[in-house]
Amino acid sequence: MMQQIYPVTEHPYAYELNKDFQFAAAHYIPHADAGKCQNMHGHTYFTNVTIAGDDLDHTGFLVNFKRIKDLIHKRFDHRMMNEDTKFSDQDAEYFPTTEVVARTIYEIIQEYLNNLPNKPTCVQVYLRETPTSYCIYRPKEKTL
Ligand SMILES: Nc1nc2c(c(=O)[nH]1)N=C([C@H](O)[C@H](O)COP(=O)(O)OP(=O)(O)OP(=O)(O)O)CN2
Ligand SMILES: [Zn+2]
Repeated sequence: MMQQIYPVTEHPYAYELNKDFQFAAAHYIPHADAGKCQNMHGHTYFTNVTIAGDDLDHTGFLVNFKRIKDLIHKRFDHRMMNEDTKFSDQDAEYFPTTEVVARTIYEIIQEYLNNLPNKPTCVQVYLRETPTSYCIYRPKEKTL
C-alpha cells in the first residue's frame, strides 16, 4: 500500500508535501447498527497526509516529515482508540469510525501546524482501514 498514488486535491500553494505511515490500533463502533464492528477488533491503518504552503522554515522544510508521523503514530500505535480523549462512545461525531479517525488526524496535525511560523496547512488526510475500505478527509475551510 505504501508508495501508491493517492487522489489529488486542488490548492493554491507552491509546495505540497506528502507523508505515508501506518499504525496498528484497536477499536469498536459503539452502536447496534454497526454490526460486527461493535466488537473490539484491530486494523493496520495506512495513512497519507498532505500538507501545503508557500513558505519554508529555517531548515528548508515545509514541515519535518518525521514530526507529522510522530504526532499520530506515538499517540495511536498499539492503542485502543476508544480510550483516547479525542473519541467518545456517547456521540457518533466522535465514534472512532474511519471518517472520524481521518478528521481527528487532520485536527491533531493542523493544531501543530498552526504554531509554526511558516504556517503550512493540512489539505487532505487519506486513511485506509482495510484493503477494501478507505476515507479521505478534506477540510472545507480553515476551521482550526
Ligand atoms: N462508513 C463506514 N462504514 C464502516 C466502517 C467505518 O468506519 N465507516 N467500519 C466498518 C468496520 O469497522 C470495518 O473496519 C470495515 O468494514 P468492511 O469494509 O466491511 O470490512 P471487510 O474486511 O469485511 O470488507 P470486505 O470488502 O467485505 O471484505 C464497517 N463499515
Ligand atoms: Zn474496524
